[in-house]
Amino acid sequence: MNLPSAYEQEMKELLGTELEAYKKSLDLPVMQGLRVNTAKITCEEFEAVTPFSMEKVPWIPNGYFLKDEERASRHPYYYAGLYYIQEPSAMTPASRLPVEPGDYVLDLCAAPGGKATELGSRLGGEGMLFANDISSSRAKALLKNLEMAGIPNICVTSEDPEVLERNFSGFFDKVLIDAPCSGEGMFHREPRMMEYWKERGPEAYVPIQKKLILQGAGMLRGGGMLLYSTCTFSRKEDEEVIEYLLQNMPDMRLKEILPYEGFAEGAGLEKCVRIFPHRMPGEGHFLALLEKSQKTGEDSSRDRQRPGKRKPQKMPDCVEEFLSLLSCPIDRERLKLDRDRLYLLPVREEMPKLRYLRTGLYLGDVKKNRFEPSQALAMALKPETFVSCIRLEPEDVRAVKYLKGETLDVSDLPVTKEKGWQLICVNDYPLGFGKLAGGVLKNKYYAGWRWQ
Ligand SMILES: C[S@@+](CC[C@H](N)C(=O)[O-])C[C@H]1O[C@@H](n2cnc3c(N)ncnc32)[C@H](O)[C@@H]1O
Repeated sequence: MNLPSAYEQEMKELLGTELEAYKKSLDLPVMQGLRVNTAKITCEEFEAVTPFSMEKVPWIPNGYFLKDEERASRHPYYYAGLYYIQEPSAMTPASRLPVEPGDYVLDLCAAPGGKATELGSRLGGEGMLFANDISSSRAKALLKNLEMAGIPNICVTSEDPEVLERNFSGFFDKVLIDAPCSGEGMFHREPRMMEYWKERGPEAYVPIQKKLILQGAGMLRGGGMLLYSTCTFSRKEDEEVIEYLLQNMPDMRLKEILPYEGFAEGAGLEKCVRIFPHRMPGEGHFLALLEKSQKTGEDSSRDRQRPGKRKPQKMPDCVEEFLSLLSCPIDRERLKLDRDRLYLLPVREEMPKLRYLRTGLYLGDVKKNRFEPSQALAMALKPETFVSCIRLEPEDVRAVKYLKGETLDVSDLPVTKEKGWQLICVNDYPLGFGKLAGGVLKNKYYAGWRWQ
């Protein structure tokens, strides 16, 4: 691989005698990966049903090397949100931010959601994942990925972090900043990145990164943790950004990252982690984990601005009727009917006015006194939480036909209710809704997600 000479010089300074090993690693095949969505299936369960050739990624509890990425992205299990296709190194940042159920988590540069989907799964439906990306087109892909993963307690925005900081100072328990960067760690996987690098190298990103890290830290509560990551090697974009934060916010300090034998130390800054492709099987990455100290007397639970409490709304009869088909508990104080769209908000309080793509779980629409459940709701359910399900085997051609939007004859399959709404599943994993009458299933799979 022909590297830009200025870049090669930079790497020589960083790697010294290891430069040749690094250059050789660029000729090796690119690693592909799959990360199991543990909110839907355990790793053991997935290993028992997977039709793909996989091998464990040793530093990621739910990560696997994958031989055939193409096949994995065209399987009903993919549409059921059982996994996310992701390069193994890119799994590392979310795996090293200790998110717990109930946390309020901010992913500041989240699109298309490779890390946000993992952070959201680890919340287990409690707390909130606030996922933002400044690019509205990329934020749309982020929303799709979060909804496909079945994560209910989300807010998705496309905002300048400056606006978020004004609204959420000291608010979040955990913050991830997977910063835009010059992408040097991606040259192996995407050699065209080298052309962009020649036009916009590390210097172009440093001011953005420095701004983002201060903004992210500003939105962290005392005692909260922030993880900063890039997919680049430049010290300017990595350790120097962390040093800048430490100089400007003395209440932030570096924390040890859960180790792995292949990780390299930060360049001249302890506790940071670098991933080099000649040291372990993954593309280049940088990670730093930081904690904000708690002021004396500060409430350890949360130093949050609490937006005003909402009044519970009365729901139309068609909504009540549909909700009676669900056997999972629904916090009625979090239900919000916004004109004809029904949401289950992640919190009871009113959220500040922002450019949202989503506030909470979009449950469905009230249309002419009828309720039409959404695709997002189907993805967030489990078969046992809905009144009637149709289970298809992954090999049943009807699974793909359903995903293509076709009407299906399902008269041979057992159902609890012969008529009305059905949750269509591949094995035990929901794909979407359908409406049954006389053994024929009217397809309600969301047209925008159809199998092409
Ligand atoms: C490295 S990518 C994020 C990848 C993502 N975390 C994932 O795992 O799928 C960086 C993202 O930052 C976004 N971005 C760039 N400048 C930003 C800013 N000032 N505020 C928020 N997001 C920004 C870009 O649109 C891009 O989607």
